[in-house]
Amino acid sequence: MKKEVLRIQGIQKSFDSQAKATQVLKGINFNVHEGEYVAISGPSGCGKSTLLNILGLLDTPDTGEYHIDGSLVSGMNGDQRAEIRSRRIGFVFQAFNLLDDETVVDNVALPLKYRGDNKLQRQARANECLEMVGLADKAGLFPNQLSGGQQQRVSIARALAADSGIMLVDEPTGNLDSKNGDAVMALLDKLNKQGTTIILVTHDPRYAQMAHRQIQLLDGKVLSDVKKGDASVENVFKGAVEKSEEEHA
Ligand SMILES: Nc1ncnc2c1ncn2[C@@H]1O[C@H](COP(=O)(O)OP(=O)(O)OP(=O)(O)O)[C@@H](O)[C@H]1O
Repeated sequence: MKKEVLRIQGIQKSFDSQAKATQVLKGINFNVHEGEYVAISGPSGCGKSTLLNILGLLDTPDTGEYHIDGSLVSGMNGDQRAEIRSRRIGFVFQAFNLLDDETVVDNVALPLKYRGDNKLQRQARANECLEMVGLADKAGLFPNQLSGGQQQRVSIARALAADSGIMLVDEPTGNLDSKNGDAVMALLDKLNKQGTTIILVTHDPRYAQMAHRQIQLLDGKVLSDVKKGDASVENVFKGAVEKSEEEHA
């Protein structure tokens, strides 16, 4: 059995809006092992990005425990969380989040600044990552000189740079046409086969099915958590999703 990299237990999160607290996550539990490829899906507003932000230590839960590599991170202060985030987690966002006035190679090298690597080491590693995503020849260009699909591949190279092993990916194809979307998903698949643990938030059922495990959220809870090939369980959950959709119609 591969080692457990993430574990969340009883995660709850509320936001205040218009003087009223809305509970977005209502007690989420699951764990993820090294090398897994997990897709999180569910209707708009069900809390997918909120959950991903908590998993990526960009946000904190109100209650519940979160362990990374067996260490309880939910009780850590901001500096400790930032240290673990920079060492252990790479992010890919729908809107790429590249710096327009930095070259492609400098964008990819950015996460390495926080590790204390010197400039030469940073550039060498960034070029290596650009090679991995098939964009070695674009290193000296600026992001706005690339297509959307290429920009997303640069952001994947950036997420690979620190060799953190865990990649959190939030709607990576949302701003792309289907051809570029497919290319980005093929790249994620390849990286997972090479050992990267991936947690992907997606609306697209076709892309969710590329993962080996699908977690469905509904109303701030895990509705189903199904591994590929587990047909009997899939059918049970398919029934539950349909029933729940009928109830919400
Ligand atoms: N910082 C915030 N302050 C107030 N409310 C927030 C905040 N972040 C998220 N929310 C609310 O929490 C709910 C869940 O948002 P979240 O972005 O996690 O959903 P989602 O499932 O990712 O949605 P989508 O699929 O549309 O991206 C929404 O109702 C949203 O308005």
